[in-house]
Amino acid sequence: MTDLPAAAPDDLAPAGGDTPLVQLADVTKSFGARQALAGISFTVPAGQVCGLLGPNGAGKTTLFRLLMGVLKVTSGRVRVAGLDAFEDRVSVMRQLGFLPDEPVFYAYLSGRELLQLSAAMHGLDVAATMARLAPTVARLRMADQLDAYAEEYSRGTKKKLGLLLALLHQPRLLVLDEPTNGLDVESTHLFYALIREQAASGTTILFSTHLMDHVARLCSHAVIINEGRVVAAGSLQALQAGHGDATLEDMFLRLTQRPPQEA
Ligand SMILES: Nc1ncnc2c1ncn2[C@@H]1O[C@H](COP(=O)(O)OP(=O)(O)OP(=O)(O)O)[C@@H](O)[C@H]1O
Repeated sequence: MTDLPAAAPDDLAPAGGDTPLVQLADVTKSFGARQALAGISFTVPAGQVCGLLGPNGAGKTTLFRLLMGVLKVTSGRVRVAGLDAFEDRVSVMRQLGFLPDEPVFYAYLSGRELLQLSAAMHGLDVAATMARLAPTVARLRMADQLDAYAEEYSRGTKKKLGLLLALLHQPRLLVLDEPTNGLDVESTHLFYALIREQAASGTTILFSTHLMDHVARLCSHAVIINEGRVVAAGSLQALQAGHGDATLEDMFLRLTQRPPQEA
């Protein structure tokens, strides 16, 4: 690694036991003339539950798509477990489980068939994987829906199947885009219980949400982005102590406020 940005020399440590699972160093991403990310640097060390917060259009989904290797950076570096998120995306996928905001599935496959297909694609024993997932399927109240076409599921049930697909290969890193968007209250609690259990078993979690109270309940750390830039990052305790706002929500609103738009 010879082309480290001077501003973030420690952000891309060499791969090894202490390598942060997520490393972004001076990342920019443009779509034509539109710059979605304007020099993002932060890391997520192993074991963290990190909330990625930002107003609409801040760049959260773009950042997740870079982590998934779906997009390539315009400049800078994105690494997952020490691997280049774009160049090494096949290896990255083995270590990362992703729940998109709006999961989309192959038409004419049932939830069960999608789980079996995904298990096979990960090179797992399909029957053993389905048996391992069965208690989670039951907790999510999906046992009686597993043989219906996934495309016909309700939005919340699609999200549950998306979570099962993200967890299926027991990844070291879970990336969740608005995980509880569209879920009812009971399912939201269940999702958070599952996320906490994953974190307790050592899985690193990076998730986006617009719900500040959920961040306070679930996260150890947070990164706030606005207009493609990091405006605050750190442990929740340090963020609140350092910025002097009464609540995380107050801090978020202050750091991301925009001038009123003319009518
Ligand atoms: N494929 C694309 N082509 C052009 N512009 C894009 C593309 N994807 C994202 N953008 C732009 O990049 C910016 C960041 O979008 P992004 O979807 O990453 O924001 P977000 O933080 O996920 O927003 P939200 O909270 O509304 O989901 C926006 O201005 C968006 O219009």
